[in-house]
Amino acid sequence: MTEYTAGGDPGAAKPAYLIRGVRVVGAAPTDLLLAGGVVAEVGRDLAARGARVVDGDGLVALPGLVDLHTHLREPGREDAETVESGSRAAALGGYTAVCAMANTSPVADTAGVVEQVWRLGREAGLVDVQPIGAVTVGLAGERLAELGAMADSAARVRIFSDDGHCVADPKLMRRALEYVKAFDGVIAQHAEEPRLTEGAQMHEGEVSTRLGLTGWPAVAEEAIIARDVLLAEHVGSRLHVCHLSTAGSVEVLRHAKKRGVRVTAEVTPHHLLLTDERAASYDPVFKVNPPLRTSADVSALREALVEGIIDIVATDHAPHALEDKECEWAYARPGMLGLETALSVLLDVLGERWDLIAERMSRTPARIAGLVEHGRNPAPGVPANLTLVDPAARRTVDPSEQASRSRNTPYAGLTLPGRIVATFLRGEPTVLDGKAVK
Ligand SMILES: NC(=O)N[C@@H](CC(=O)O)C(=O)O
Ligand SMILES: [Zn+2]
Ligand SMILES: [Zn+2]
Repeated sequence: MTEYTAGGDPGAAKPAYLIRGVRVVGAAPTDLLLAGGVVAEVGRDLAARGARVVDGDGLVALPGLVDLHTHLREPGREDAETVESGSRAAALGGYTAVCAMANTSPVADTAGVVEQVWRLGREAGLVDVQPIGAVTVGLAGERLAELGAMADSAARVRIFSDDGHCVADPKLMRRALEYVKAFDGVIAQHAEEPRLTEGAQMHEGEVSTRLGLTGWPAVAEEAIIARDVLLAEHVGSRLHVCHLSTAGSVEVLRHAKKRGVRVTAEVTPHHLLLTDERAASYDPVFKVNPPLRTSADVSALREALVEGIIDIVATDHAPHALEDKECEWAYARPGMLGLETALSVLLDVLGERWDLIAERMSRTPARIAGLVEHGRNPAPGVPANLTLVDPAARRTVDPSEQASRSRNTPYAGLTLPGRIVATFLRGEPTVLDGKAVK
């Protein structure tokens, strides 16, 4: 029997955790011993004196989820979310790493700001916070930001995005793609041709006509994706498409992948579940960018996710303060919460296809972001970043119970499958018994 003790002096060995009888994706129930930050042992009937025991009966162990698209709002809008509150929401949602978008105030367009966000993430210690850097100064779309300085900073930025805005100028987009090649970086594009979405309030289609709201046509997204995959092919760089939302975008992507373009794409949980019919309530909680689309788009997105044309699920967790959301539709900010409900929505959409879920929500996003400690199935020596899910549990979403500082979840009152029971970051629990540890 191996002995794992908590150790006498403070700062000495952290307690080990023995997870008993848990289902690891693709395998029979087993025990997992987490010690020294890694999965120390995997096997039946492990005995470890001194370890704290977690009952894994009926639970599934997934590699800790990785979100490539999170808005944490710090610095600047700490009333809507902070790095700490967003990290807690992430841990409760089963995440062990999130990539923080650059549309903060000030914008994360310098080494100083990305290092600040990175440091705040370390201090919170609930998930690994990997800052994303802005592509252009102030997200203004005019001059390239200091991409190299952000890459060389302590935050080691590899993903750059003007998310919230599209890098609409094709020459700037080309230069950004060329620039990040030197350090295998990737440009994550918010695909929205701004001239085609002026004044847009929701998806352009039957429902927008009926409601009399200005439409955001699918082609505004598809045209930018088509342009960008051609640019990425031309310069041989990596492109990532944020929150892909239309059936036509799937077809553009399919074509690009067939040609061998280095492109990856994400879809959000809300675009996999909700449609533009929700706008008929005029409840701004359903206002989001890109907008909720038709049921035909939803079906195409689901199929593309299963097939692998869409590589990953990313939340686009976009917390907004009450005054920015509880107002008239036209004045409300676009965006919805996602971190605490993503896995449940995916279980609802895909069923218990655990290997697919692990691939789309952990392994592939970790690979795209270059987060080598994440997205790995529990095996001896692997960093112990994992989450335990109870697939039999069902829960009704209550906005007031979200750990996020904001309340703008589009799933209020909806009963969804699955519950995150525990999350471990480098062998230490951030969530136990469904509750945040700190
Ligand atoms: N998705 C949204 O509707 N809003 C995002 C920006 C973005 O992702 O484009 C936000 O920052 O609020
Ligand atoms: Zn966006
Ligand atoms: Zn976003």
